[in-house]
Amino acid sequence: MSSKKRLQTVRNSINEIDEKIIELMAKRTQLAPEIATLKFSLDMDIMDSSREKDVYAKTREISKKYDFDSEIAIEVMKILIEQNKKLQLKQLEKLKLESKPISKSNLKSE
Ligand SMILES: C=C(O[C@@H]1C=C(C(=O)O)C=C[C@H]1O)C(=O)O
Repeated sequence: MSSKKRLQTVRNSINEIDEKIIELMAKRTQLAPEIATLKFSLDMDIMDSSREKDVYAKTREISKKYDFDSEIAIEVMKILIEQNKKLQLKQLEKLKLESKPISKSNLKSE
């Protein structure tokens, strides 16, 4: 195979892997609203430092397993975790609004 053809083949592999990475990041992020709803029902804070420490520890463990730079993996997880918390806060605001009693002034006169 020519080097040019091989380069395209490898790039196609990267394209396929990139799509899988984004798919998994999307799936992880899509769980944020349910987490927020569950925490709301359990009266838990959005921020859970203990859980984050576990996630980072697991990130280092898995990075070692795949001989991948754990600091890079940690940076990626930091971004995903911060985004997750932002989406949870958004969901929490929605839940708080929905759980507010409707005041008489909000009720339209018949
Ligand atoms: C997803 C959660 O909420 C937050 C986000 C986390 C994450 O994205 O991994 C971990 C802990 C929390 O600060 C959770 O509590 O499990």
